[in-house]
Amino acid sequence: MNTTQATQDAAQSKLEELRRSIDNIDAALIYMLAERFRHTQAVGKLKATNHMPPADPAREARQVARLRQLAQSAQLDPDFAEKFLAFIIREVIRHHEAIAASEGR
Ligand SMILES: O=C(O)C(=O)C[C@]1(C(=O)O)C=C[C@@H](O)C=C1
Repeated sequence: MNTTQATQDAAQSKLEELRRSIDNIDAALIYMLAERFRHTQAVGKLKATNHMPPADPAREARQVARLRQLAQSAQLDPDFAEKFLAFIIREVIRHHEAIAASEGR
């Protein structure tokens, strides 16, 4: 085997090792998101039953501030963290609205 081939093989096995870790992290993210949505579904039912609005902008502002700080200390782009949270919350609010509509609110 020539040096170029050996270098390529080493790079390929490093890539596969890194991808195994990425796959594990992606799986953890899916489980964490599923768990989060289970709790937000309960919040949605609670809100619908008690005539509370689906969205709570003040709570969201606190979450954004907290997550931006966490992102910064974790060396993750705070803008990305904020966009990611907004994406999730948009979906949660959609679920809350669907629950409220199904309860005729
Ligand atoms: O905490 C709430 O009141 C929720 O409904 C949950 C949640 C969230 O997903 O974190 C979603 C919508 C609200 O605007 C704020 C937060």
